[in-house]
Amino acid sequence: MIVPFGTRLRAAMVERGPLCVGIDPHAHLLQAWGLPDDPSGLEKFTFTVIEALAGQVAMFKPQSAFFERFGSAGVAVLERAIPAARSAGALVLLDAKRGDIGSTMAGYASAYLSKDAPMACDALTVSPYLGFGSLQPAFDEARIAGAGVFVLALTSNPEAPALQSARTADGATVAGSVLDGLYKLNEGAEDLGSFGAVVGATIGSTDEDLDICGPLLAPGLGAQGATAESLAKIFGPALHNVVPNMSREILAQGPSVQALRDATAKANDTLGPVLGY
Ligand SMILES: O=c1ccn([C@@H]2O[C@H](COP(=O)(O)O)[C@@H](O)[C@H]2O)c(=O)[nH]1
Repeated sequence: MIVPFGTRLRAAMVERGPLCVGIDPHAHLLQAWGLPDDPSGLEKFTFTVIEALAGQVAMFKPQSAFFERFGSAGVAVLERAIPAARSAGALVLLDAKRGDIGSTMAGYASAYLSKDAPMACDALTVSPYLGFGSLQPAFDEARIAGAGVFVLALTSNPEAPALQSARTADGATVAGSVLDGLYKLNEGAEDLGSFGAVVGATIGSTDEDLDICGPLLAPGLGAQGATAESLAKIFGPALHNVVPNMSREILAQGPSVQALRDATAKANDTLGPVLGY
Protein backbone atom coordinates (compact mmCIF):
# COMPACT_ATOMS: atom_id res chain seq x y z
CA MET A 1 0.00 0.00 0.00
CA ILE A 2 1.30 3.45 -0.87
CA VAL A 3 1.27 5.84 2.08
CA PRO A 4 1.17 9.46 0.89
CA PHE A 5 4.18 11.65 1.62
CA GLY A 6 2.17 14.07 3.79
CA THR A 7 1.07 11.23 6.07
CA ARG A 8 4.64 9.92 6.33
CA LEU A 9 6.01 13.38 7.00
CA ARG A 10 3.54 14.07 9.81
CA ALA A 11 4.35 10.72 11.42
CA ALA A 12 8.10 11.47 11.24
CA MET A 13 7.62 14.93 12.77
CA VAL A 14 5.55 13.52 15.62
CA GLU A 15 8.04 10.72 16.26
CA ARG A 16 11.34 12.58 15.91
CA GLY A 17 10.48 16.27 16.12
CA PRO A 18 9.83 18.66 13.23
CA LEU A 19 13.39 19.55 12.21
CA CYS A 20 14.64 19.05 8.67
CA VAL A 21 18.43 19.17 8.53
CA GLY A 22 20.01 20.30 5.30
CA ILE A 23 22.98 18.37 3.96
CA ASP A 24 24.85 21.30 2.39
CA PRO A 25 28.51 20.34 1.98
CA HIS A 26 29.86 23.85 1.40
CA ALA A 27 33.59 24.02 0.64
CA HIS A 28 34.14 26.00 3.86
CA LEU A 29 32.42 23.28 5.90
CA LEU A 30 34.53 20.51 4.38
CA GLN A 31 37.58 22.57 5.32
CA ALA A 32 36.30 23.21 8.85
CA TRP A 33 35.73 19.48 9.28
CA GLY A 34 39.34 18.80 8.19
CA LEU A 35 38.18 17.11 5.00
CA PRO A 36 39.54 17.49 1.47
CA ASP A 37 37.41 19.51 -0.93
CA ASP A 38 36.94 16.52 -3.24
CA PRO A 39 34.51 13.62 -3.65
CA SER A 40 36.12 11.63 -0.82
CA GLY A 41 35.61 14.59 1.56
CA LEU A 42 32.07 15.02 0.26
CA GLU A 43 31.32 11.34 0.94
CA LYS A 44 32.76 11.40 4.47
CA PHE A 45 30.85 14.59 5.33
CA THR A 46 27.55 13.33 3.93
CA PHE A 47 27.63 9.91 5.54
CA THR A 48 28.75 11.33 8.89
CA VAL A 49 25.67 13.58 8.90
CA ILE A 50 23.38 10.71 7.91
CA GLU A 51 24.78 8.30 10.48
CA ALA A 52 24.76 10.92 13.23
CA LEU A 53 21.28 12.32 12.66
CA ALA A 54 19.01 9.87 10.80
CA GLY A 55 17.32 8.83 14.04
CA GLN A 56 16.83 12.41 15.20
CA VAL A 57 15.37 14.29 12.25
CA ALA A 58 12.07 14.09 10.43
CA MET A 59 13.76 14.75 7.11
CA PHE A 60 17.08 15.46 5.46
CA LYS A 61 17.35 18.03 2.69
CA PRO A 62 20.46 17.40 0.60
CA GLN A 63 21.32 20.44 -1.48
CA SER A 64 22.00 19.11 -4.97
CA ALA A 65 24.28 22.02 -5.93
CA PHE A 66 27.00 20.97 -3.49
CA PHE A 67 27.08 17.46 -4.96
CA GLU A 68 26.84 18.57 -8.59
CA ARG A 69 29.92 20.77 -8.19
CA PHE A 70 32.05 17.61 -8.18
CA GLY A 71 30.49 16.36 -11.43
CA SER A 72 29.59 12.71 -11.82
CA ALA A 73 31.63 11.71 -8.75
CA GLY A 74 29.61 14.11 -6.59
CA VAL A 75 26.31 12.97 -8.07
CA ALA A 76 27.36 9.38 -7.35
CA VAL A 77 27.80 10.31 -3.68
CA LEU A 78 24.29 11.78 -3.70
CA GLU A 79 22.95 8.67 -5.41
CA ARG A 80 24.36 6.51 -2.58
CA ALA A 81 23.36 8.95 0.17
CA ILE A 82 19.66 9.17 -0.71
CA PRO A 83 18.84 5.47 -0.21
CA ALA A 84 21.20 5.28 2.79
CA ALA A 85 19.32 8.10 4.56
CA ARG A 86 15.95 6.57 3.68
CA SER A 87 17.01 3.12 4.93
CA ALA A 88 18.21 4.73 8.15
CA GLY A 89 14.67 5.98 8.73
CA ALA A 90 14.68 9.62 7.65
CA LEU A 91 12.69 11.09 4.79
CA VAL A 92 14.71 12.74 2.03
CA LEU A 93 13.71 15.97 0.32
CA LEU A 94 16.11 16.68 -2.53
CA ASP A 95 16.63 20.43 -2.89
CA ALA A 96 17.23 20.70 -6.63
CA LYS A 97 14.65 23.42 -7.44
CA ARG A 98 13.79 21.86 -10.78
CA GLY A 99 11.37 23.54 -13.18
CA ASP A 100 10.95 23.28 -16.95
CA ILE A 101 8.43 22.96 -19.76
CA GLY A 102 6.00 20.13 -19.09
CA SER A 103 7.65 17.48 -21.28
CA THR A 104 11.05 18.04 -19.64
CA MET A 105 9.47 18.34 -16.20
CA ALA A 106 8.22 14.80 -16.74
CA GLY A 107 11.88 13.77 -17.07
CA TYR A 108 12.81 15.39 -13.76
CA ALA A 109 9.76 13.84 -12.10
CA SER A 110 10.78 10.43 -13.33
CA ALA A 111 14.41 10.99 -12.23
CA TYR A 112 13.62 11.96 -8.63
CA LEU A 113 10.10 10.89 -7.74
CA SER A 114 9.37 7.66 -9.55
CA LYS A 115 9.70 4.77 -7.12
CA ASP A 116 12.35 2.74 -8.95
CA ALA A 117 14.61 5.61 -10.06
CA PRO A 118 18.26 5.38 -8.90
CA MET A 119 17.85 8.77 -7.16
CA ALA A 120 14.26 8.26 -5.93
CA CYS A 121 13.52 10.67 -3.08
CA ASP A 122 10.58 11.19 -0.78
CA ALA A 123 10.14 14.72 -2.13
CA LEU A 124 11.66 17.29 -4.48
CA THR A 125 11.80 21.10 -4.49
CA VAL A 126 10.55 22.67 -7.73
CA SER A 127 10.40 26.15 -9.19
CA PRO A 128 7.08 27.47 -10.56
CA TYR A 129 8.48 30.25 -12.72
CA LEU A 130 7.73 28.53 -16.00
CA GLY A 131 4.10 28.52 -14.85
CA PHE A 132 2.52 26.51 -12.03
CA GLY A 133 0.82 24.26 -14.59
CA SER A 134 4.17 23.25 -16.08
CA LEU A 135 4.81 21.35 -12.83
CA GLN A 136 1.84 19.03 -13.40
CA PRO A 137 4.04 16.02 -14.38
CA ALA A 138 5.77 16.27 -10.99
CA PHE A 139 2.42 16.41 -9.18
CA ASP A 140 1.16 13.40 -11.17
CA GLU A 141 4.30 11.34 -10.54
CA ALA A 142 4.24 12.25 -6.84
CA ARG A 143 0.67 10.97 -6.51
CA ILE A 144 1.59 7.68 -8.17
CA ALA A 145 4.72 7.19 -6.05
CA GLY A 146 3.42 8.53 -2.71
CA ALA A 147 6.04 11.27 -2.90
CA GLY A 148 5.90 14.98 -2.16
CA VAL A 149 6.62 18.19 -4.05
CA PHE A 150 7.66 21.52 -2.49
CA VAL A 151 7.05 24.55 -4.68
CA LEU A 152 8.92 27.83 -4.16
CA ALA A 153 6.42 30.44 -2.96
CA LEU A 154 7.96 33.08 -0.66
CA THR A 155 11.65 32.30 -0.63
CA SER A 156 14.09 33.41 2.05
CA ASN A 157 16.42 35.52 -0.13
CA PRO A 158 16.16 39.32 -0.19
CA GLU A 159 15.73 39.46 -3.99
CA ALA A 160 12.56 37.35 -3.87
CA PRO A 161 9.76 39.88 -3.19
CA ALA A 162 10.41 41.82 -6.42
CA LEU A 163 9.10 38.81 -8.35
CA GLN A 164 7.00 36.89 -5.85
CA SER A 165 4.93 39.92 -4.75
CA ALA A 166 4.25 40.99 -8.34
CA ARG A 167 0.63 40.71 -9.51
CA THR A 168 -0.49 38.21 -12.10
CA ALA A 169 -3.14 38.98 -14.75
CA ASP A 170 -5.96 37.96 -12.37
CA GLY A 171 -4.74 40.32 -9.64
CA ALA A 172 -3.30 37.70 -7.27
CA THR A 173 0.35 37.86 -6.35
CA VAL A 174 2.71 35.33 -7.93
CA ALA A 175 3.22 33.76 -4.48
CA GLY A 176 -0.52 33.82 -3.79
CA SER A 177 -1.30 31.98 -7.01
CA VAL A 178 1.29 29.29 -6.13
CA LEU A 179 -0.21 28.88 -2.64
CA ASP A 180 -3.72 28.69 -4.11
CA GLY A 181 -2.61 26.02 -6.58
CA LEU A 182 -1.13 23.99 -3.73
CA TYR A 183 -4.29 24.33 -1.65
CA LYS A 184 -6.28 22.85 -4.54
CA LEU A 185 -3.82 19.96 -4.96
CA ASN A 186 -4.12 19.11 -1.26
CA GLU A 187 -7.93 19.05 -1.26
CA GLY A 188 -9.23 15.83 0.25
CA ALA A 189 -5.98 14.96 2.04
CA GLU A 190 -6.28 13.79 5.61
CA ASP A 191 -4.39 16.05 8.03
CA LEU A 192 -1.35 16.95 5.90
CA GLY A 193 -1.30 16.89 2.10
CA SER A 194 1.75 15.99 0.04
CA PHE A 195 2.09 19.25 -1.88
CA GLY A 196 4.10 21.81 0.05
CA ALA A 197 5.30 25.37 -0.26
CA VAL A 198 8.71 26.86 0.48
CA VAL A 199 8.20 29.90 2.69
CA GLY A 200 11.36 31.45 4.11
CA ALA A 201 11.58 31.94 7.86
CA THR A 202 13.24 35.29 7.08
CA ILE A 203 10.28 37.00 5.38
CA GLY A 204 9.12 38.81 8.52
CA SER A 205 5.40 38.59 7.86
CA THR A 206 3.03 38.05 4.97
CA ASP A 207 -0.54 38.82 3.98
CA GLU A 208 -0.72 35.60 1.95
CA ASP A 209 -2.95 32.77 3.12
CA LEU A 210 -0.54 30.01 4.20
CA ASP A 211 -3.31 27.54 4.97
CA ILE A 212 -2.57 25.20 2.06
CA CYS A 213 -3.34 22.00 4.03
CA GLY A 214 0.16 20.88 3.16
CA PRO A 215 3.67 21.20 4.57
CA LEU A 216 5.41 24.58 4.67
CA LEU A 217 9.19 24.18 4.38
CA ALA A 218 10.78 27.09 6.23
CA PRO A 219 14.48 27.58 5.46
CA GLY A 220 16.34 30.58 6.83
CA LEU A 221 16.75 29.61 10.49
CA GLY A 222 20.15 30.03 12.08
CA ALA A 223 22.70 31.08 9.47
CA GLN A 224 20.24 33.37 7.64
CA GLY A 225 19.12 34.95 10.91
CA ALA A 226 15.58 33.69 11.51
CA THR A 227 14.50 32.28 14.90
CA ALA A 228 11.62 30.38 16.47
CA GLU A 229 9.94 33.75 17.12
CA SER A 230 10.14 34.51 13.38
CA LEU A 231 8.13 31.35 12.68
CA ALA A 232 5.41 32.33 15.14
CA LYS A 233 5.07 35.76 13.45
CA ILE A 234 4.89 34.43 9.90
CA PHE A 235 2.86 31.25 10.10
CA GLY A 236 0.16 31.92 12.75
CA PRO A 237 -2.58 29.27 12.46
CA ALA A 238 -0.51 27.21 9.98
CA LEU A 239 2.38 26.73 12.45
CA HIS A 240 1.72 23.01 12.97
CA ASN A 241 2.39 22.39 9.27
CA VAL A 242 5.77 24.13 9.27
CA VAL A 243 8.86 22.02 8.60
CA PRO A 244 11.76 24.15 9.86
CA ASN A 245 15.04 23.69 8.01
CA MET A 246 18.54 24.32 9.32
CA SER A 247 21.67 23.54 7.36
CA ARG A 248 24.84 25.49 8.22
CA GLU A 249 23.76 26.12 11.83
CA ILE A 250 23.79 22.37 12.54
CA LEU A 251 26.54 21.31 10.14
CA ALA A 252 29.02 23.82 11.59
CA GLN A 253 29.01 21.73 14.81
CA GLY A 254 30.68 18.77 13.06
CA PRO A 255 32.65 16.66 12.60
CA SER A 256 31.88 15.60 16.19
CA VAL A 257 28.91 13.24 15.99
CA GLN A 258 27.91 14.13 19.54
CA ALA A 259 28.01 17.87 18.79
CA LEU A 260 25.85 17.35 15.68
CA ARG A 261 23.36 15.35 17.76
CA ASP A 262 23.33 17.90 20.58
CA ALA A 263 22.70 20.80 18.19
CA THR A 264 19.88 18.88 16.50
CA ALA A 265 18.28 17.95 19.82
CA LYS A 266 18.51 21.58 20.96
CA ALA A 267 16.87 22.83 17.75
CA ASN A 268 14.08 20.26 18.02
CA ASP A 269 13.56 21.15 21.69
CA THR A 270 13.32 24.86 20.86
CA LEU A 271 11.20 24.61 17.73
CA GLY A 272 9.00 21.63 18.63
CA PRO A 273 6.85 23.36 21.26
CA VAL A 274 6.43 26.46 19.04
CA LEU A 275 5.12 24.24 16.23
CA GLY A 276 2.95 22.05 18.47
CA TYR A 277 5.15 18.93 18.72
O1 LIG B 1 13.89 30.08 0.06
C1 LIG B 1 14.78 29.25 0.19
C2 LIG B 1 14.76 28.03 -0.44
C3 LIG B 1 15.75 27.13 -0.21
N1 LIG B 1 16.77 27.43 0.63
C4 LIG B 1 17.80 26.39 0.85
O2 LIG B 1 17.79 26.00 2.21
C5 LIG B 1 19.12 25.83 2.68
C6 LIG B 1 19.38 26.85 3.77
O3 LIG B 1 20.68 26.69 4.28
P1 LIG B 1 21.20 27.47 5.61
O4 LIG B 1 22.61 27.04 5.71
O5 LIG B 1 20.37 26.97 6.78
O6 LIG B 1 21.03 28.91 5.37
C7 LIG B 1 20.03 25.98 1.45
O7 LIG B 1 20.21 24.71 0.88
C8 LIG B 1 19.21 26.85 0.52
O8 LIG B 1 19.47 26.60 -0.85
C9 LIG B 1 16.79 28.62 1.26
O9 LIG B 1 17.71 28.93 2.05
N2 LIG B 1 15.78 29.52 1.03
